[in-house]
Formats: sequence, structure tokens, C-alpha cells
Amino acid sequence: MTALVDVKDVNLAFGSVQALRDVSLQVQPGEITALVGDNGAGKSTLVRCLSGIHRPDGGEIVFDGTPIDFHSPEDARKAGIETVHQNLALVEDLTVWQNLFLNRELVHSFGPFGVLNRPAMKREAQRMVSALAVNVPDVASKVRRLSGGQRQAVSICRAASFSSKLVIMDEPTAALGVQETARVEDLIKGLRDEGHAVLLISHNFAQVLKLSDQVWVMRSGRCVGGRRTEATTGEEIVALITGALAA
Ligand SMILES: Nc1ncnc2c1ncn2[C@@H]1O[C@H](COP(=O)(O)OP(=O)(O)OP(=O)(O)O)[C@@H](O)[C@H]1O
Repeated sequence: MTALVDVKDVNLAFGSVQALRDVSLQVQPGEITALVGDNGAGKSTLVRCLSGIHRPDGGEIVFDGTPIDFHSPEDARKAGIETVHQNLALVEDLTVWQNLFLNRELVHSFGPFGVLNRPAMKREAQRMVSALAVNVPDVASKVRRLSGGQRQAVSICRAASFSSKLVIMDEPTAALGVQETARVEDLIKGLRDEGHAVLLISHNFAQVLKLSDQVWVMRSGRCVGGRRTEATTGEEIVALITGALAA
């Protein structure tokens, strides 16, 4: 299988902190790939390279057959990489459908003039939430009225739309209760079923073992191993994270 993402010997330093050291790993299309490691291991830095926030100092990242050269998150989005950040980046006082179409509004053209096509956006938003079985009361609800799990669902729904090929999620259930976590986990599986690749950062081993097809482990800026999830255990992953087991 040709990898959707091929990270090759990527390095990145912040001053004297070498955040990424010769990191190489792959993300396969149509799979959930987990990225695990202790605090400060370099996980967020790596995904920020993929989402156009940081540029590596060295090495190469090939996405969908093309070496990436992103100068902004917008470049990553255009290439088909969407990121659900921990802060979710939703606008509280806008509705669900307005958030889904934020910065990608549908517009009616009348000669030289453009007018927002609100009915079309509402209709399409309803289709988007139904397709992923997102549990929100109404696409016309303001985001500030939604629970943490519903907000996470809206962010995932936004990331899954607009022909994204890779959805990156940084700790998507860290702030959620048990039931909301289960719903968001179903949404993540739904993304895979729809053909998206998912790159999931999680400190929750049970979740990683339950959801992922492949696990990569980072330690002190290095990628110290990758395992097919069905062929590993929580104990082995912990041993790789702590260094008790050499890669
Ligand atoms: N913008 C930055 N400026 C300076 N140092 C940074 C910056 N971003 C990350 N670092 C450093 O790079 C290293 C890797 O950090 P990173 O956030 O990637 O780790 P992480 O694995 O995502 O950790 P966590 O699980 O705690 O989120 C850390 O030493 C961190 O302090």
C-alpha cells in the first residue's frame, strides 16, 4: 500500500530544543494511525508540520505523492489536511452551520456581486451532520449552547468535509465524559469508514488500542517504533514510550 503520508528523517529545532530528530513514519490511507508518547515527546510539533504551522528544518514529508511545502494552515487545508485542534477553534456566538462553513461560505453570484447563500449552507450543514450521525439538536443552534462532546463532533464534522484526505486530531476526548467519549470515538471510526485517514494523538491507551490500525511511538523527539495495533499490547507500547524496550 502506498502511504498517504510519508515522513522521512524530519528534524525541527526551537533554539536549543531539538523537538524532532530524524523522525520517519507513515500514515496509510483509510486507516486510523495513533501517535503516542510522553509529554514533550514531539507529537504536537510533528502534526503542526503536517498542518502548515511549522516548517521542518530538514527531511521531507510526502503527502499523497507530493513533497509538502506548506507556508500556512491554509496551504495544508487546500492539500486535503484538516486538523481538529484541542481548542476546537469554533466561534461560540455563531450557529453550527455558520461554524461548518466558516471561511468557506457558499455565495450566490449576481453579476459582480456575491450574496451569502444561507439556505444552501443550512441544507448542506444538515446533510453533513446527518452523514456522520453527529448528535446536535439543530444546525441553527449557537455553538455556545452545545456540550463539550457536541462541540467536538461539530469540529470533526467540519474537518471531515470539503474533501479532506487526512484528519488530524489532538486529544479529541481529553475533556469529555464517558458517554461523550464513546460518541466521539464512533465518529472517528465513521471517518475511517468514509475513507478518510485519521492521525490521532492520544494519551488514552485503551482508546488507541480500540480505535487504531497502526501506532507510532515518539520519545524525546525521535520516533522509536511503529506497530500494527493488532500485533501489540498496551504493555509493549508503554515500554516503548518509557524506553524500557528498545525499538
Ligand atoms: N513553539 C515552541 N517553541 C519552543 N519550544 C517548543 C515549541 N513547541 C514545542 N516546543 C518544545 O518541543 C518539545 C516537543 O514538544 P511537543 O509539544 O511537540 O510535545 P508533545 O509530545 O506534543 O507533548 P504533550 O503530550 O505534552 O502535548 C518540547 O520540549 C517543547 O517544550
